[in-house]
Amino acid sequence: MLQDAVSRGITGAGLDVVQYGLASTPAMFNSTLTEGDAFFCPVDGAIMITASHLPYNRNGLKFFTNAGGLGKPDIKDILERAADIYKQFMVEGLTNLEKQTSTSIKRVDYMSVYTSDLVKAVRRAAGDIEKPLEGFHIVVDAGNGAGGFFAAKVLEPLGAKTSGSQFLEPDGMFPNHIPNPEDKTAMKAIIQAVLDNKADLGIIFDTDVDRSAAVDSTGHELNRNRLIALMSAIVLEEHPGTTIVTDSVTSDGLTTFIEKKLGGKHHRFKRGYKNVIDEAIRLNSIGEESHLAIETSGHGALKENHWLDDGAYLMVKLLNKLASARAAGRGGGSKVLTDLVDGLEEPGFAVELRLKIDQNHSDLKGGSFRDYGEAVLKHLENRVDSDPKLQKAPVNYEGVRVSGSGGWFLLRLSLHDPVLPLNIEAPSREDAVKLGLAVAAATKEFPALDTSALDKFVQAF
Ligand SMILES: O=P(O)(O)OC[C@H]1O[C@H](O)[C@H](O)[C@@H](O)[C@@H]1O
Repeated sequence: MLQDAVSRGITGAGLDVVQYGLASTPAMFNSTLTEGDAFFCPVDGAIMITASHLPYNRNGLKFFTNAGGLGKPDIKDILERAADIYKQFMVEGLTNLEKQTSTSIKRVDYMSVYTSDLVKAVRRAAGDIEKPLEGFHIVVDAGNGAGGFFAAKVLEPLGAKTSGSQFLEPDGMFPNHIPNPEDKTAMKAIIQAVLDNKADLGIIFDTDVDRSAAVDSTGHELNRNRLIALMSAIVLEEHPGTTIVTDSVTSDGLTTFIEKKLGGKHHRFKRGYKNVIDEAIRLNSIGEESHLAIETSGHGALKENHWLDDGAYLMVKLLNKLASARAAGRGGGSKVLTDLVDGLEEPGFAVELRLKIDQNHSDLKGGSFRDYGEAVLKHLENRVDSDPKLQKAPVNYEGVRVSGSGGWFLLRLSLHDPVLPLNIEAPSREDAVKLGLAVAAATKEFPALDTSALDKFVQAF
């Protein structure tokens, strides 16, 4: 229904529409870059209709041109124009639109074009071997999102066995688990599938395949900081010394790993995949070489892949590693990947608590939740400055990041919601509670902030 409505709107404006049917978000962006008259590429723009990992009633549109995804100012402009059009909308106008629609819509199986490019990339990396993954058993969990294609259209042509792959059929109600590589239930499901099938590797995607994570043959998760460490190791082998841009909630252990073990530079920036990608592009433009922008959420983009935010391409980089190790006679299995993250320090305890701002509370005094959140952060910062046991991070791009008790915390404003997410990592729960208490002391003076999750966390100790 949404696809038809969008198509009707575009053809009504006098433009041609090519419908791809079920597709992934990165494939949509890719179609603005692919060359091929037979499938009308490159297209001038692409629109993905998806709710991502959110419930089906929160569907939205993601817009792409060959310069990447549209940002906030462009989206605002589109919405304002749409509102104006809506004001002047008349039912008679629809009749003309219907006529144009039937003549200017074409259907193309673009996912076959996109997936054959992924297959070619792995073959090339393995030295032009037709089936470089022969003998590997890899299970895919698409969580009933759009990523099911990866088993039959990428892994199988490369020779891998994919039996035991699960939830490949799209179903927007997500009957099995939320397709989200940060979600504990989702990760549990793919770990179980790897162990049950004695597979070499597990791959999990989010709904629209712009995020991903993996699981090694022992059931060890390769997501969040570990996925960043793994991708950094691969990229730094190819580009020694390069800068890795990540989001703000990455661990201190990751910085040590990238800088001391891999010889790269870790640029911890802001949360939000568009923020990290744009920052990497900016660094390159001022002469600081960066080849990877990646978030703990599993969003990742490489310079070699047009800064395209593509979960499937991240997994292709892992497959390249497996295939080339096999071609070089260095055994099979996922050990080659696990070895790459060897030495990454993991925190003994990690937690994320999300503190909600009540937008209707009188303490906001008619102001915005953003202003209120900023006031909480300023107050916390002042308290930290006067506490000798806490040290503010010398370089920090969002919120308040503080070291203490052998760990760290970050309190920041959510990108979209009236929420202050609090991340704490420490050697033990006891140390994490000490950090939590410092935040609790500063936030108790803000009645519009719901600190119950934090109170529960510090009291339960
Ligand atoms: O700021 P938060 O509420 O934690 O949300 C942050 C997240 O928002 C979206 O899901 C973006 O796609 C992610 O790139 C980002 O990390």
